[in-house]
Amino acid sequence: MPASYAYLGPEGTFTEVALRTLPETATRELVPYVSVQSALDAVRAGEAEAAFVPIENSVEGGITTTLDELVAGEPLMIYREVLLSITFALLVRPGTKLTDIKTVSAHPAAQPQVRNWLRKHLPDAHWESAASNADAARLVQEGRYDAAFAGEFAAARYGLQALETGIHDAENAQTRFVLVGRPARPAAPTGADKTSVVLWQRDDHPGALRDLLGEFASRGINLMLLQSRPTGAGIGNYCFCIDAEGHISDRRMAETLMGLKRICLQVRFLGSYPRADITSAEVRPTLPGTSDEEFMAAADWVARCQDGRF
Ligand SMILES: O=C(O)C(=O)Cc1ccccc1
Repeated sequence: MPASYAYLGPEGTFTEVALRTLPETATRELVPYVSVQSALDAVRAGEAEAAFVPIENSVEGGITTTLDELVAGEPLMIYREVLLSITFALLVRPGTKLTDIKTVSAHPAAQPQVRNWLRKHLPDAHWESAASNADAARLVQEGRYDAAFAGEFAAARYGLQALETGIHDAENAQTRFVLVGRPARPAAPTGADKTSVVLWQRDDHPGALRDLLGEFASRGINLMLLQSRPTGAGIGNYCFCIDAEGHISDRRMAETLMGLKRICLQVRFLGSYPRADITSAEVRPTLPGTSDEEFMAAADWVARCQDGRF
């Protein structure tokens, strides 16, 4: 298998910075791709071992391009996640003043994170979306746009100057990135794990979403992300991307997935992987009666009842 990781490029993205925090990147070639789609396609085509892409930010929620890629097409699985605190720098060609700026560019996910700053400092600037924040910096270098919102670290790479740094509308804004590969056995549980799934309802009825969520709730499983995405089959047709606390090897998670498999039209397992936000020491106690031991004791009791050995 090729020892390369594809990532949302070009060089100088937040994605690259987040990726380099993973120790295994020391022994991998890191290859920039122009889009999330092309990075994931490289994995599907076997050109790259895994791809590293943004999936969620604390200001706007899910990054829909990434979610939609994981929802559809050949199945992929998430193996790792990384959280990165984000503040932006306004990068310009040397000599540009704030009053010279007519066009600003960045990745669409950056816009909600800098909107108030823009309203205050550059209310008349025209927004141009770029494939990534580093790509916006590259386009400023080429003279296509006047300024880019990107990481301050991208300035040197693209011969730009940071006119302003530390730009962030929301305090503590974080972006979550995931390492995605072809389906294989999930990493062993660490005690602080997360499981991602996509659910398609079997039919439309009152309480259909409550029924899906009830499978998690009744087994004491907390949810961390719930994002609906259109299936493309018409208005009102959605699937649900869900992140839940726990690992598929936990009995309560396995039982939840079995329950969902029985009642959903389709369930896509997107992986169980270590959480980046906490360690096992910080995991909260779950609902009484939902430990592995209690599930096993209950299954054992039913088996004995079936045998008349209770
Ligand atoms: O990695 C980048 O630089 C991106 O373009 C994706 C992104 C967009 C907004 C915040 C963090 C990452």
